[in-house]
Amino acid sequence: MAKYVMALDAGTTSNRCILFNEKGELCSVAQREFTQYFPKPGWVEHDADEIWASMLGVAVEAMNMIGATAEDIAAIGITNQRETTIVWDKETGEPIYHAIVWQCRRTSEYCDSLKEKGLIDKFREKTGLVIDAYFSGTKVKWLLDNVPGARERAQRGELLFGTVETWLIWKLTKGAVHVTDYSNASRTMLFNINTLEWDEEILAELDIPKCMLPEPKPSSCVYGEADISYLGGPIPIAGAAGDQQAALFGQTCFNAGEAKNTYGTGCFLLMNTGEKPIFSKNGLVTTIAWGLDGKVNYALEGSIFVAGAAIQWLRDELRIIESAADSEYMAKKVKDTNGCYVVPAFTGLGAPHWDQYARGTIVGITRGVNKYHIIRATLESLAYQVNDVLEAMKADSGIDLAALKVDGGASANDFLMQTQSDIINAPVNRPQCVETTAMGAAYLAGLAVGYWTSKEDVVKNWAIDQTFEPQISDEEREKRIKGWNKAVKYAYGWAKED
Ligand SMILES: Nc1ncnc2c1ncn2[C@@H]1O[C@H](COP(=O)(O)OP(=O)(O)O)[C@@H](O)[C@H]1O
Ligand SMILES: O=P(O)(O)OC[C@H](O)CO
Repeated sequence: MAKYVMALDAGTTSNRCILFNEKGELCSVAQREFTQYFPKPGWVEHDADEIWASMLGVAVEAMNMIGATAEDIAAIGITNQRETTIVWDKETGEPIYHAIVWQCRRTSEYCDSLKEKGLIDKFREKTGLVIDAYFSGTKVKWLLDNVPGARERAQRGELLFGTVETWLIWKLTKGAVHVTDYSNASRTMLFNINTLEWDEEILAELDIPKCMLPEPKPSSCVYGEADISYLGGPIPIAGAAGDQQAALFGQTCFNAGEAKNTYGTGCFLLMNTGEKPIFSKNGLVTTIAWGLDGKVNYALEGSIFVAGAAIQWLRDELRIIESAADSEYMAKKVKDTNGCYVVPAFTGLGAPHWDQYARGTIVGITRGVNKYHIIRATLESLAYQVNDVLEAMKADSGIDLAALKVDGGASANDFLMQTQSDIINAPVNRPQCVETTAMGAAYLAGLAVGYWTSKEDVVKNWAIDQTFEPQISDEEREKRIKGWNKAVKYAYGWAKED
């Protein structure tokens, strides 16, 4: 029997390959960061060829690290930064432009025009989403409108669109398979989450030819095989899911009412709502969690655009920390933020505010505020943003979470986890394996090929590392949240033309 399942985790800032064994243990990990392009304020791009090359590189590296061969690998599961949009030539495989990243704001004004046409409710009912530059649909339109000749080529059937999992599957199969999974399709703003089909009316509104779209499929099924020239054998590609949905699966939130929060580049709180979509009245989006065993599970999601990225900003732009992990002991050098709040709305504000024109701001600066206060306030901003989303989730679902399951790179930060528990006034549970995104992708792939036999088979692999309990008074919590609410207002609308 094969020893491992391979998870390919295509994140916003790095690609990772992890080989998991049957117990859900990490047997090999390889990771590479890739280039971030910021061609204009608010614009973010990646090089799709670099994403592919670095992913193939980490896959080979992870296998070599433990001497694994293709025969040792039962299946490949792919999970990815969602919404990021790639359009390429069907014959040559050449991308026609850089990948437009989920964080990119270039289509904000076009989104405004859709809202002004009175289409907000229509988009919500069909796609579960709010109209925002975050999602892929308007990015595809931008490419067709702005790359010379692109629309004509797309209409002639010469171009293909995909989010990152689609691109990687297409590359791995040498152009034989052009598919997406329901969870990723539900982030495009082109997919009808009720009928599980591309929505003709929306495609007509955005003037996007259907022939360039991938075939939507369940999240756990064999899509094709990796070409033998890449990993030495025809390994089945058997699972795919957006990274946040994969993390929900990896955290074994299989039942309605179960939720997790992932602290990566952004922060994403998802609650499984079962087999029926719940449409939000409080600024959350409705999304497909996964398609599995002939059924579809839905989730409510609060998407926060900047979380760990704010820590990277402290490191790379302000240069007041040397590594992300340093933020923890530096924040603890001071007892509070000295009245200072950082609102990291660098690419607008997502849930529950949805302000495309908000921008980052620091308020409450006095003569005594030093870099430690700024670092602390930046870490605390992650906890406040999550609290905003959790409040909306409570209002929409009527469920007050008994505890919050967490994961993602920044969940390693104990100061942040303690602050999170203090601010939401509930326990925060961190699992032993915080690579739940990759784990979810591995489970989805492993279930499709019988490496694991059922969801119950994997639940026993989940174990707690640490629980953080609230430690502040109600009075202090209320005072701090009040200050945050005031600070957020200053970030609103900043980039809007006067
Ligand atoms: N100890 C830490 N404290 C705070 N932030 C951290 C820590 N370790 C990593 N991060 C942040 O977490 C992010 C990386 O997490 P990861 O889950 O790998 O993200 P992604 O999948 O979005 O690339 C980075 O933005 C980094 O700044
Ligand atoms: O790269 P991550 O892990 O921050 O995830 C990005 C999200 O998928 C964007 O929707």
